[in-house]
Amino acid sequence: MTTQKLSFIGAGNMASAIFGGLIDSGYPADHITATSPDQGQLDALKERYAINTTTDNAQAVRDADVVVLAIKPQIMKDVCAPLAEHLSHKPVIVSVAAGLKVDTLDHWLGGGHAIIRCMPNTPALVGEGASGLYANARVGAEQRETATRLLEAVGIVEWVEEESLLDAVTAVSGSGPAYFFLILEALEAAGVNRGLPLEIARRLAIQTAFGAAKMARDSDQDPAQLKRNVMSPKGTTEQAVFSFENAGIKAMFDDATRACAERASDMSDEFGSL
Ligand SMILES: NC(=O)C1=CN([C@@H]2O[C@H](COP(=O)(O)OP(=O)(O)OC[C@H]3O[C@@H](n4cnc5c(N)ncnc54)[C@H](OP(=O)(O)O)[C@@H]3O)[C@@H](O)[C@H]2O)C=CC1
Ligand SMILES: O=C(O)[C@@H]1CCC=N1
Repeated sequence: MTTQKLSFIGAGNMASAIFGGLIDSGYPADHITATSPDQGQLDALKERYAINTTTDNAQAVRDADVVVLAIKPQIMKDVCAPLAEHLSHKPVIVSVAAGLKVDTLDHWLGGGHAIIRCMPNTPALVGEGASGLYANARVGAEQRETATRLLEAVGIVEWVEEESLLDAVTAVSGSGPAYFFLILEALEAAGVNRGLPLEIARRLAIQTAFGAAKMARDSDQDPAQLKRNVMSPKGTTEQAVFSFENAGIKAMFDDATRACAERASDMSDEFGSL
């Protein structure tokens, strides 16, 4: 495992999911720095993870090997511009921001940087993340390997060779945890409507999702076949599955992921002006 110095600019949901997962996987906390304007938030993170913290972004990047930009896309430009003069040692830049393109980030940071765009997801916090990565031409094989190893410490990594595909990654896995939480929310409510106490419905729904995901990940059979294996002819499951299919569930996922990917692309225009 690499022990490079990592600095996270922004210490919110996504940053803490990644550094929390890294620390759980054995990464030395004293090699991790996180920044935020909120001293109270930093104190809590220092207490919980024993990482280095500062409200000074410039200080955090000055001797970092890898700088992870984990702030909202709408403030990225304002946060990047003052960092440019502190990046002459050319750390690898990893941006987790939805929508913002590598060329835009490079321009804001003064130019000439090795930049990796990463679309992670919050299950990184429990070591079960899924990240899509794209690198600009300045990123060398060793730097790719570093990014792969860092993100593999908190889940799976898939590289894409076209930047536009990161919008599709966002639509499937970046935003994806919210779809599955929505399904859990709906299934537990349906369980309550069928007469189960909430806590029992919740535990059954969560364990069923977990078991199904584990089966799908570990099985040689594709999800369609695993679904058919549960659907006994003239049994109970087909009633539910036919009901979902008649309601257009596949078209709903198609529409939802299109809207999500389009929003990622629009964000590049909305927040990515040079
Ligand atoms: N949440 C998710 O599931 C995913 C998010 N992402 C991307 O991750 C990025 C961060 O999102 P998320 O973690 O959800 O957002 P959060 O709001 O949770 O985190 C952003 C953090 O940045 C801090 N911040 C604000 N201004 C500055 C500054 N000038 N310097 C340093 N830190 C600052 C915020 O502090 P304060 O709250 O005090 O303003 C906040 O803690 C976004 O670009 C998003 O697109 C990518 C994949 C998944
Ligand atoms: O909703 C968002 O914009 C971010 C990016 C992917 C997940 N959360």
